[in-house]
Amino acid sequence: MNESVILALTAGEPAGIGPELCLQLAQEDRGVGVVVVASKALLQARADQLKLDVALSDWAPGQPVATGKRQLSVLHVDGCASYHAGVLDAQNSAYVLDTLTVAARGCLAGDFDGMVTAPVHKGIINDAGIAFSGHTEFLQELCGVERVVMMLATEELRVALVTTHLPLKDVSAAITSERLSQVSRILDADLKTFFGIEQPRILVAGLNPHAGEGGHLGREEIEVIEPALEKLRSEGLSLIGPLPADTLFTPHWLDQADAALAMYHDQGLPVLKFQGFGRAVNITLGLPIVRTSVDHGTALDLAGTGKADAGSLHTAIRVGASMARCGKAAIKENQL
Ligand SMILES: NC(=O)c1ccc[n+]([C@@H]2O[C@H](COP(=O)([O-])OP(=O)(O)OC[C@H]3O[C@@H](n4cnc5c(N)ncnc54)[C@H](O)[C@@H]3O)[C@@H](O)[C@H]2O)c1
Ligand SMILES: N[C@H](C(=O)O)[C@H](O)COP(=O)(O)O
Repeated sequence: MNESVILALTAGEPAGIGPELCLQLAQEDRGVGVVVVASKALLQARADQLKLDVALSDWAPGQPVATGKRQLSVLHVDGCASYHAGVLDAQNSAYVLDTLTVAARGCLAGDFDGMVTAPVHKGIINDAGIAFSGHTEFLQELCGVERVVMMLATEELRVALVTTHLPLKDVSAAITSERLSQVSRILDADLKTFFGIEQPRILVAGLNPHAGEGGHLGREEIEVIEPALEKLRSEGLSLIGPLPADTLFTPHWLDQADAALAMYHDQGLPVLKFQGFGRAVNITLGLPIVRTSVDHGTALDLAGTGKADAGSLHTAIRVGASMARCGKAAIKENQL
């Protein structure tokens, strides 16, 4: 499993901490080939601001990747209009999305074994008139797949979501039998392929307080969730629930499970981030490519200070590389 991998690393929002986290990587030896997909001028400007000594070298598919200290391979993307740390500029939005497109297409073409993303700012991209919910939905569309799953993970806990970046008022209608089935199957399959779990045991949260309290506090559990889980169990999936979300995240349940499936973003992610913010990874399951990300946002308050913690980026690279190796191994196995 020591096959070498090359990961594309998008530097994210130019005003945020993404560019300097990429530069921080270059301060140490790396066991994984990382190509930063970004404006070279932006990286140089942030390196100058932080007085970081990094040699940025242009990279093209097929060339070796720099892995030594104070060296960074860069796949340059044009169009970054301004480089001010902490100051958002809507004119940079198209460039930010271009970096994602270049990295994802590079993965699809086989130039990269996976992509890792530094944070983007969803608000400024929308301010530029471009509808954008997040990397997850953007990559789903780019790769042309019907459903993907957002999962955040630490060493101790994995939390996947049935719905992602959706206003709370729209969540109930989005919890359909079809979506639950697609999400559960993707989660089950990718836990097997990328994490080596033979029979994943998945805790499923209810939507309502106390999982609906027998229908007295909401009927989604009785009408949608339970029947969908029953059908999935008959297919062989190991699903426990729907469980009251307030007590699902306790050792009693977690000790006997491989992942928790929450119905919506802020039902699951606050628990995960309380438990491991700064060392967790955000993974998009169900894509034809490997994609991992940091667990934090653009942290405009820290950008340009050099104080941003690179712990989550290290996790995202480590997990991305491991997933890429597992994906390659699975392909080989299926070809035999
Ligand atoms: N992967 C992504 O692209 C991603 C993830 C989360 C949020 N976001 C976006 O980021 C923007 C800002 O979001 P937010 O303010 O809610 O969250 P945030 O994570 O940017 O900031 C929350 C707090 O955590 C701190 N923080 C974040 N990263 C840190 C790091 N590496 N080291 C030390 N401290 C850190 C910040 O200083 C801030 O106090 C939003 O547009 C949001 O949508 C993007
Ligand atoms: N939901 C993510 C989080 O809270 O960390 C974050 O918004 C990033 O999502 P994308 O990977 O879809 O950009």
